[in-house]
Amino acid sequence: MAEQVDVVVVGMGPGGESAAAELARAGLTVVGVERRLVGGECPYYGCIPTKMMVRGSDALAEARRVSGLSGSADVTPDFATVAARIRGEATDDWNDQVAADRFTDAGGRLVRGAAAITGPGAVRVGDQDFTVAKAIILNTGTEPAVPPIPGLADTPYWTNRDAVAATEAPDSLIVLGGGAIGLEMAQAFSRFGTQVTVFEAADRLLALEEPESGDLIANVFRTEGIALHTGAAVEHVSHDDGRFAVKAGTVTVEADRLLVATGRKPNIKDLGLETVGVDAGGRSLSPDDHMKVADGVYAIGDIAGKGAFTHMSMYQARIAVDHILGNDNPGAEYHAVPRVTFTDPEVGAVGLTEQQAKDQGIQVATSVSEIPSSSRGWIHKSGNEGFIKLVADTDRGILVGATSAGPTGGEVLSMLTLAVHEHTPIPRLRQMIYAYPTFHRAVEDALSRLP
Ligand SMILES: Cc1cc2nc3c(=O)[nH]c(=O)nc-3n(C[C@H](O)[C@H](O)[C@H](O)COP(=O)(O)OP(=O)(O)OC[C@H]3O[C@@H](n4cnc5c(N)ncnc54)[C@H](O)[C@@H]3O)c2cc1C
Ligand SMILES: NC(=O)c1ccc[n+]([C@@H]2O[C@H](COP(=O)([O-])OP(=O)(O)OC[C@H]3O[C@@H](n4cnc5c(N)ncnc54)[C@H](O)[C@@H]3O)[C@@H](O)[C@H]2O)c1
Repeated sequence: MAEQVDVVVVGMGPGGESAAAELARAGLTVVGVERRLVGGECPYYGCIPTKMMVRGSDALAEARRVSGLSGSADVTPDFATVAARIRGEATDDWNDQVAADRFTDAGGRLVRGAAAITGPGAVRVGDQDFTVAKAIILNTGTEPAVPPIPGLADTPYWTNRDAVAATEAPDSLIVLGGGAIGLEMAQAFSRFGTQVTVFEAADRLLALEEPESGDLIANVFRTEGIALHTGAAVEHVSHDDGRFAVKAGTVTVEADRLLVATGRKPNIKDLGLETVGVDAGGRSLSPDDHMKVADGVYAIGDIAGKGAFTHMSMYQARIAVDHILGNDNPGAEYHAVPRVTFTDPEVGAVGLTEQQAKDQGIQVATSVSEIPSSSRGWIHKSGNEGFIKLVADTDRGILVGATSAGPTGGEVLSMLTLAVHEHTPIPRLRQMIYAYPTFHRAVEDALSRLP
């Protein structure tokens, strides 16, 4: 006998958890279904534990910069401190009881297991059936995508989920993939003493961002002793006597550990989407402006294909909730999507890259201001690498994209996100007062170089 409820949320990632709790607080009967951990990838395997690794490794790098700025410091890295924080503070040893209680305290009911839609307004979890009166929200996220490289599947490689559970930094590590996951982890482990080699298939790192961003990180990484192979087609992986060997062309590199960080695959195949007329054959789903993919079915987060970020998942959750509750909401806008890669220097970006703007037929002008030659960058000295790049639409006189790379690059990004989001006229941005000597004054310099 099917149980009647108002809402079923399938997958309790950051957006699903927040939508489910908000709808329950609004008085609806809400069932949240989770097959792993309430909260999803971000708190247990993604953003939070990896940023704890980054925070620890950045502290080491700053301490090493004391020489030349303020004396000398002896630095003894110990990954055990980070591992203990990840276990004790971030993940409760990968136990989600706190998050589960938070949801049930909000008035929701948690069901553990894998859910699938069985028809319009119908969801099954194991042998439990639900009839759903108002909405099914899908927030099922992604799994690590493992490329079909010969030999790889037979080896004990790491994904992000294994890497965040490491209790010590390995002596050596090969990273497949020079995107956000690969680069954040490569630098973090390297600063704890691991000899790191990165293989990236594209011809540059951070291939989705401005070429200047990839070049910047490549230069910093090489200076820090991280070996990089870009444009690398990895042909074979093996694991013998506790050592990995990765072969790409004439290069073979050996290491104790191998991290696969080559992208993600969305969890949309086994959701029964065909029973509500939704095609699950693509890379992601295509929700409308209010996150609907079918009558009474919403899709939010990574599976919505607009950026695999926690802030996107939360943003889309709010839109879906408003639509379900009948609240005013103009719907999703994606012209000012911010993202930050938490390497040191941080690479923040918003909106379009120069190439993306040109591909859209926009009349583009760009300008770049280097952080080391700004007053603050010069004062900062070691660790000051970075730049501001602005992408302007000269017909409309506004910024359509920007990159803020440097110390606190992700924080400096906030004013550029506002400018792109609000379509602020460039002359108006030039009239602003920029505090001296801040990193964000480089934005003023970059604006002055735009035609
Ligand atoms: C290493 C790493 C670092 C990251 N760092 C950042 C960062 O710094 N900043 C940032 O913004 N983003 C970061 N991300 C991305 C971020 O983690 C995701 O975008 C975020 O978790 C949002 O994903 P989501 O809401 O789509 O769902 P997810 O977090 O992926 O959660 C989906 C949930 O659905 C569950 N599920 C799947 N199928 C079913 C089913 N059939 N039934 C029941 N449950 C199901 C899964 O078990 C999972 O718990 C990082 C990701 C990784 C891997
Ligand atoms: N700071 C953040 O916001 C943050 C941090 C980590 C992850 N994330 C999210 O998680 C998602 C996944 O991250 P990711 O780094 O795994 O994916 P990604 O798509 O950003 O990067 C994967 C990289 O692997 C490369 N690659 C693919 N196959 C390869 C192969 N066989 N050999 C070598 N290189 C190969 C790709 O060219 C690409 O550059 C990102 O899209 C991002 O949205 C965000």
